[in-house]
Amino acid sequence: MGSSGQVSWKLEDHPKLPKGKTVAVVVLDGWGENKPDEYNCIHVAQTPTMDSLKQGAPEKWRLVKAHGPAVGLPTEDDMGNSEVGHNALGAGRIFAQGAKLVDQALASGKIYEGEGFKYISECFQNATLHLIGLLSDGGVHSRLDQLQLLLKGVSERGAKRIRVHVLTDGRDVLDGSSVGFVETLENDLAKLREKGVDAKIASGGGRMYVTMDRYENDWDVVKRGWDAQVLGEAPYKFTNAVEAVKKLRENANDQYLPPFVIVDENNKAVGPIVDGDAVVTFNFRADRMVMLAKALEYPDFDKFDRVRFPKIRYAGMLQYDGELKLPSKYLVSPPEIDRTSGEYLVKNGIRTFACSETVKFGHVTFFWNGNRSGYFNSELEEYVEIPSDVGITFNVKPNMKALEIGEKARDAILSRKFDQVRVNIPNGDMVGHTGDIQATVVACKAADEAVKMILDAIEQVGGIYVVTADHGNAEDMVKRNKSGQPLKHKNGELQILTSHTCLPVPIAIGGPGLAPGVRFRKDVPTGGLANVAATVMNLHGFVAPSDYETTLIEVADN
Ligand SMILES: O=C(O)[C@H](O)COP(=O)(O)O
Ligand SMILES: [Mn+2]
Ligand SMILES: [Mn+2]
Repeated sequence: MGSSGQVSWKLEDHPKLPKGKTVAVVVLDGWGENKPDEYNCIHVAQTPTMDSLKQGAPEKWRLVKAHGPAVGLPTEDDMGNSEVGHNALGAGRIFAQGAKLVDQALASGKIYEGEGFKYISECFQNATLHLIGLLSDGGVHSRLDQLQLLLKGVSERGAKRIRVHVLTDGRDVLDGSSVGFVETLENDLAKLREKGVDAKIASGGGRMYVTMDRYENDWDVVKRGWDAQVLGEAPYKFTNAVEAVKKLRENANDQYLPPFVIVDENNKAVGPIVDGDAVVTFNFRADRMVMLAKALEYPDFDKFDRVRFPKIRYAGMLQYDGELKLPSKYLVSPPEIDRTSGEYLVKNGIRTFACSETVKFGHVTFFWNGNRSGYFNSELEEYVEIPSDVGITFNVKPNMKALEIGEKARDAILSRKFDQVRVNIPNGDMVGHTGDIQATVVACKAADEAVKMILDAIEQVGGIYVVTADHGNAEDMVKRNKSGQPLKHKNGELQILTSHTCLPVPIAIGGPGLAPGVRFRKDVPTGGLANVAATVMNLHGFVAPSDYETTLIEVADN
């Protein structure tokens, strides 16, 4: 950046690598590297393409870090996720991510000094503060300890009536753990009540069935949440949230609990959202809160009938979409991810195609481009979204749209209209989250076949491929003890791991267009996802900006 703050977008030519090669960038979602055993679905599945890439180690295949501080998360115990993974892949630098920014703002108290907090706190005296979000310690979308600090903070600053609308997890944490999280929250709220704050859980539901849809895949999910949270209406009514979760778990897992409302002794909902109230959505991660944010904020909204659109003061934990400025009020400023590789490359003439199916479409567009929606230059870019199946859990159709994504990418490559063809193949992750081991094996095979289609097309046009992943998931389906042995529940059943992992992910390069002598450097042993952007820029014939994390490749003199 120049001293005037002006960005110089021109990338330097790479001294050794040519321009003009088609580069396929393939992100396998939820595809980490793990020891082979029966719970490693990638190992169990037939994955001849990915296996063959591994043969290229160490010059053309290696592992990179995809969790913890390497992707801007607070600690080494934080597993990676799609948001931070794709942010790092696209931005080429490590930004402190939402989880960390909220931690810092809570620790310093700055969260209570900003405009967003002032805005909502004006309701504290006479109205209710509603907190809506994912209730777990997963650290992917939200964290229980942050909610606890926020509850303490708002009550100390005058909130007199608080209603919490919980979304149960079981996806970033073990299924069944929601009972414990709700118990913990109930204890905290009871303590607040002792101090004279009228604090209660008002509604709930499983995150995948209630509220937390993403990329507008299924508005019914958000509507079910709206009915419970705002209107105070749901098919199930309970007087106690712990009881609600226990009872509803008899027929559904945590991710898919049906919506419920908490009612008083007169069967009246204890916490609908009404005119004058304040609402905070306490997830820091954007993708699964944007739809609700739209419903809460937009006066003209036609995705479902809101029945009632209360005049509220609404703030997000973060601003979820910088481009849409949504929500307009927020408690913590999001990471400012600027000068992404996508923007640089487009500004240097790289014609870019990006594709996935709906459930991951924003990953290779919005997250990749630093949480920015839309094109940098619509004449040079084309983003294609393949509609995902709606209303099913993906273990039912584990092939998902891998084939269709592979076909679209193949056609884009063969058309020679694009310099970069970028895809996300969701199967390992989306099916891995269901905890269905057999289905996840099928999913991994489908993902591998899609990779093959893309590599075959690259072969035909003399291009280059980069195949990597955003974080682990399908390579480990059980919770393990410290020595790696699978853990069992008291009843003897395996503890199934539906979440991501902290394992590294592979990256492979190759293709007929790869210049002779290109190989992975040996001097970047701690390389992570943020090193991929500079690598891809090199393969397009450019040197990355100097503040980018270093490239993973070098060109050996032959
Ligand atoms: O939102 C989800 O589905 C999970 O919490 C995280 O998965 P993702 O980071 O792969 O999207
Ligand atoms: Mn992912
Ligand atoms: Mn995932």
